[in-house]
Amino acid sequence: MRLIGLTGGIASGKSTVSKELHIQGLPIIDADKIAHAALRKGTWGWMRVVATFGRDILREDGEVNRAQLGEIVFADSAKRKQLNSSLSLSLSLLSLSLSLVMHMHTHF
Ligand SMILES: CC(C)(COP(=O)(O)OP(=O)(O)OC[C@H]1O[C@@H](n2cnc3c(N)ncnc32)[C@H](O)[C@@H]1O)[C@@H](O)C(=O)NCCC(=O)NCCS
Ligand SMILES: Nc1ncnc2c1ncn2[C@@H]1O[C@H](COP(=O)(O)OP(=O)(O)OP(=O)(O)O)[C@@H](O)[C@H]1O
Repeated sequence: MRLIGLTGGIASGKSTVSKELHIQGLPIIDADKIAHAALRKGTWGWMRVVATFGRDILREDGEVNRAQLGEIVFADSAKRKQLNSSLSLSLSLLSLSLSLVMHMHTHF
């Protein structure tokens, strides 16, 4: 199996390219979607992020207000690093699990 990383800044075309690759038949692991799952209320990532940024970043239903968190971290690289380190283990484990599942079920 070959794993290809698709990276780029905000609005650089990652989703557009990955949609095209998907149409060509390649399985896609979307790190943004994994990051959203890793932030869901009650997960380990959620607990780490709340411990770091406080409960002010939560909506009334307890989910992280991603727009608000994005405003904080995209305006301050130190805070972005804090967010990255809070979520990196969750993201790595989720991505690795998905890659293994894909490896078992596809011929790529
Ligand atoms: C900051 C968060 C809450 C903003 O969520 P929101 O739904 O508003 O935006 P979305 O996830 O679509 O991201 C917008 C754009 O920013 C990029 N981006 C997101 N997080 C990061 C980051 N830590 N560093 C650089 N770029 C990032 C995304 O790839 C995308 O291009 C969310 O992106 C997040 O939890 N990020 C941390 C996890 C992470 O590092 N994700 C990057 C992919 S591994
Ligand atoms: N090669 C291109 N030329 C012109 N416009 C493009 C090109 N690729 C993508 N776009 C447009 O740029 C915008 C952002 O693209 P896209 O959503 O794919 O980026 P992204 O990196 O996934 O964004 P995000 O940071 O929100 O995750 C979209 O409106 C898309 O149609």
